[in-house]
Formats: sequence, C-alpha cells, structure tokens
Amino acid sequence: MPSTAFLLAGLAATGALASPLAHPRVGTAVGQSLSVEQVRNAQFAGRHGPFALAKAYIKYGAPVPGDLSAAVARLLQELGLDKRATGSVVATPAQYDAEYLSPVSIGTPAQTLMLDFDTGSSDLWVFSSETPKSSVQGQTVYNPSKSSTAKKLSGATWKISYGDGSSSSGSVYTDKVTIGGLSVSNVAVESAQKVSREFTAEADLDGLLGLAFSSINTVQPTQQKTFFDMAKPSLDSAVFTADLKYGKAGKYNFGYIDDSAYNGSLTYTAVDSSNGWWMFTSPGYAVGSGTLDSTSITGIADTGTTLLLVPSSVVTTYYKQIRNARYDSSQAGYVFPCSTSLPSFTYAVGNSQIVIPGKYINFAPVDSAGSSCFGGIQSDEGIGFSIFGDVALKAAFVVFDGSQSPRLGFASK
Ligand SMILES: O=C(c1ccc(-c2ccco2)nc1O)N(Cc1ccccn1)C1CC1
Repeated sequence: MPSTAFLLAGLAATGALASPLAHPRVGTAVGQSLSVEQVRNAQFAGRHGPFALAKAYIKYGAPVPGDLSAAVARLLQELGLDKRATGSVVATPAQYDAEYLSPVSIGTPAQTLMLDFDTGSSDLWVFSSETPKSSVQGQTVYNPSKSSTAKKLSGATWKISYGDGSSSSGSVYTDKVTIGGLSVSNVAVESAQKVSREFTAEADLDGLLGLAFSSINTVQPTQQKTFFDMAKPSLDSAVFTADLKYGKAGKYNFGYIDDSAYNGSLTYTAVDSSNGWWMFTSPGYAVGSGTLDSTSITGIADTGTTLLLVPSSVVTTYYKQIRNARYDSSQAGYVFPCSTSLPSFTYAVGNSQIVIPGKYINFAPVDSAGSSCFGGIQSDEGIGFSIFGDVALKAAFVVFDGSQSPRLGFASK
C-alpha cells in the first residue's frame, strides 16, 4: 500500500492538488499592463481542504502532521485515488520448458497473442500482418489496421539478433497492451517484417516481450521503452516477479510481490544494469550435497534463455560427478544417459542459496531414440558472462525490482 506522502506527491505531480485555477495562461501584454486569463483546472481533485492544506506543507517541505495525513489518506480512499495498478498472468511452458508463453492483449478490440517474456531483451515484437506469409506457420498475428488505438510510429524500425543466432526486424506501432488486467497505452509494438527460420519453426510463439532495461531497446531513430517501464508510473510498486515452474505453468506478476508464492524470505542482491541486463554476481556454487565452492559467477537473470550457462570450470566440476556424462561435440554440449539420476546444483545469492533439483538439469533427449539426454547446465564460453536461464530461475521465486536502484530478489519455493 503506497504511503500517503507517495500518493500525495503523485497527485501533486499530476496537478490534481494544484489550485482550482490552473497556471494562468499568459495573456496579451498591453502597454505596461499584462492581462492574464485564469482557467479552471479540471484535474483539481475537488474542493478538499485537507489536500489544499497538505499541499502547503509539501510545498514548503514541512512534515505533514499525523491527523492531516490521516484525513488525506481517507480522502484519497473515498476518491479512489489510492488505487494503483497490478497485473498477473500465467506462463505456460512449451517444448520441455524450452520457453514459457503468456497471453498478451494488444489493440482495440483486443488481439491476444502468446508472447515469450524475455528478461534478456527489451523489444516487444510480434508476428504481424506485415510478416511474409511464407514465414508465418501457425503463429497468431497482430494486425494494426484492425486496431482503432494503433498508431504507426512513422520512420521507426527495429532489428534484433539473439544469442542462439535467431533474429527479426521490422516497423513500429504504438498501441494499448494489456497483461493480466494491467493495461498500458501507447506501448511500442514492433511489427515483424522479417523473422529468422528459428521463429517460423516455433508455431506456438507469436513474439517476444522484452523485460530487460530500455537502454538496449533496438528501435531507431528513437529508442522505445519496455512495457514494464511504460507501466511503472501506474504500478503499486515498481517490480515484476517471475515464478516459473518445472513442467507446468508458472506466473509473472506486475506491481506486487505475492508473499504466499515462496518459502522463507527473499534475499536481494545488487544489479549492474550498465549493459541493459539484470546482471548480478552469485558468490558461489555447490554440486549435489557438496560444500559451497566460493567461485563467484557473474551473469544475467534471463527468462528468455532456456539453460543455465556457466563458466567451463563449473560445468566440468558438475558433470565430473556423473558417470557416463560426456561432452558430445556433435551436440556441442554435455550429454548423459537419460536414465541417469542427476545431482542438484546450488547457486548462492547473497548469504542464501537456491537449489536446482537434479531432475531440472535433464533438459531433453538429443534424439528420438531417447537414450542420450542433453544437460541443462552448459558452458557460457564466448558470451562474456554467465546466463541464469530458466533451468536456474524456475528453482526460485524471482523479484525484478525496477526502482531507482534496481536489484534482484530470490527466494526458494
Ligand atoms: O539471446 C540473448 C540476447 C538477447 C537480447 C539481445 C539483444 C541485442 C540487442 C538488444 O538485445 N542479444 C542477445 O544475445 N541472450 C542470451 C544468450 C544466449 C546464448 C548466447 C548468447 N546470449 C543475451 C541475454 C544475453
């Protein structure tokens, strides 16, 4: 529940607490005199003494006395001005938890697409009526010409390439985007005019919704904000949470933390957002019931990457514990017999630890015979940092705190 001061400041910012007579429009200067026209401020939250009085205290930086603060809080409630938005949406796993898809409604009337929420990128792009028909194989497309609230962002283009070699590009519209009851207007919706074959092959995926920092949004010439950044001003709290699950639907919430969704307490850790990602440093790891190795792992929390990609030294240490695990160059990764019972992998977050159960690390069979299975932990060789993808994140309840100094919160569940 936002504090009264927070709400007051917000109201003051919107001018709702401004005097009933808005800033006078400068009139015509006649000779030495200046006539100004006063207009009513339609936004003024009515004739409410406590607001006017509180505004005076805020204006002069004086603390608002308790009873006045209570009076204002009551008024805010009566006027329904204390309501802030939140949203919640299920995240359904596809293809061995390779990705998680969530329904997103775009435009008026609503066109609902299944998007992959990706904390590793910052573009909201969709298959659309502009995507070549040969590149659309089963996807649901967004048609801006059928939305009364769509506006073409004239001259704007976007182009993105992902770590797995996939890519897409196109034009840009702004439109209303609704996720789990949370509606945001004028969000940049990037329409795909080209998609690589990896995207065409994924019939269930209608696009991506980027939740990394807006500093790596690829729209040119004017970079656009992410859905989360556009939603922030109306959110109860500037956070979203990812609660992904093993082999079943998880959930993304916006604007609040559901304390019933995790065990124990959240441990927060610092984020370096200078590269546009949710980057943090885990101070150590353990394999199975072993002791914690204080080798730190610096990487990003990336819901858009399936696996846990860590330094080769850590990968070797993990698979050394598994008889018949081997590096299969034809698969470019570690594989093991599908019947193997795998040790867990623990990563530290601050003074706490997240344990990834062994079964989460059996990603998928490498062939139809199903004898050999691909590991959920692989090397981050060549990337420059580690990636805590779904294999790591689905063992935790994760808070992406987008406040003034961004941070990540982790809890077991
Ligand atoms: O796929 C990406 C990825 C996401 C967004 C962007 C991007 C470019 C421009 C804006 O965003 N570039 C990426 O590469 N991974 C994960 C990954 C997986 C495997 C290898 C390399 N990386 C980024 C988050 C690290």
